[in-house]
Amino acid sequence: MVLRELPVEHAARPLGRNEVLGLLFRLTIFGAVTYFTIKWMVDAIDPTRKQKVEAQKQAEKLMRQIGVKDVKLSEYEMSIAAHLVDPLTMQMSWRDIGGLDEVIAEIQETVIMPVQKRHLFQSSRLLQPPKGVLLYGPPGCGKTLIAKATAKQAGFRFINLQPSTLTDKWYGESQKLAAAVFSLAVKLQPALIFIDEIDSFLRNRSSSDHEATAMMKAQFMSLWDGLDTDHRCQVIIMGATNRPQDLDSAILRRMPTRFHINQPSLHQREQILKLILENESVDESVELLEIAKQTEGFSGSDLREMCRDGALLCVRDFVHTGGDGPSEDCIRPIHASDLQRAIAKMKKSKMAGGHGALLHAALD
Ligand SMILES: Nc1ncnc2c1ncn2[C@@H]1O[C@H](COP(=O)(O)OP(=O)(O)OP(=O)(O)O)[C@@H](O)[C@H]1O
Repeated sequence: MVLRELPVEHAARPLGRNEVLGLLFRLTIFGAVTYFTIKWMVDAIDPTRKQKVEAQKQAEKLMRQIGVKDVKLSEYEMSIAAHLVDPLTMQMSWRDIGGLDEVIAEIQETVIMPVQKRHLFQSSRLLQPPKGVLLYGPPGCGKTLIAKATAKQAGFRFINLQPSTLTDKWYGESQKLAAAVFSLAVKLQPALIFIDEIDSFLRNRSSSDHEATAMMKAQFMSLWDGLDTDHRCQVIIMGATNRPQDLDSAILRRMPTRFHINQPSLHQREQILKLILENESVDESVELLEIAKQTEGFSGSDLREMCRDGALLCVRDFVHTGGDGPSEDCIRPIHASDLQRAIAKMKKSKMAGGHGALLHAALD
């Protein structure tokens, strides 16, 4: 009807050049506005958006710190890169680990030497550094310390992968993230991927596994095998667990180099105590061997917590006796009786927490 009212010459007239350009311009603007509106809406309803932005910022900062330039990372690699630790800022060395000299010597021979003296090992495929290393033993005995010190010593970048990074994500995302772990490590090599509590997501496969979990595990293993085929690739996966018996056997096969980090013995406890109290002011009444004898069943982390408690007693005394000067000199040294009280407290809390569960040394 509208057309009928238009003069015929108007309807049939071809559009002028300017009109076509104008139309194209308007269509482009309309298209762009629609595209960005839809993108904005999709972003706004994505519940992980905030996390992604944070991860990106964190990753960019870390990449700058470790001097990685001109490496383009995908969105998924970015979120893994947020868990990166720079070996230069990681002030960790073998000196910070007490009582594990034997394990350290073995790691130096089997993991670090082939990395540092590549030229000696290059001709032999047998002598390549292991792609998978397993640290197993009860909690709090130094597995994370060992992993960090290994990376530091070997000059490897340290990717600290919490299993929850992969498992908390939406269905489908975890597979992309698993792939990103490996592609990121390859881009940043030499790199050590540390997976604490590796049993929590690579445990024995069971029929009750969610389909997505099962797929992620299978994918993880094939990516891992990919590292093995390229023998120039300098990526090591180091897993830690206190339940080695729960690990998938296919995973265990991929970690042929294993180290047992056990509960410290009497002598080891004495060494750990020496290290922990090295820079503290300690009274002559403190005999480390005696304290070590009284702390049977304590892990390295228990010993540290116990010493902290003992040191706190000194500060508490200082505050209660009216000390208000800023000088630390007024705080009395840690006395044997402080540590005794701290030991009693720790023993009580260990009993209450049901600690001391025996680790089945399945891999010994
Ligand atoms: N052998 C050790 N020498 C010195 N400090 C130790 C030792 N073992 C544990 N610690 C102390 O305990 C803390 C926890 O240790 P770490 O995180 O390495 O234990 P872990 O075996 O990785 O435990 P988890 O399985 O709970 O992660 C360390 O930060 C350190 O302060």
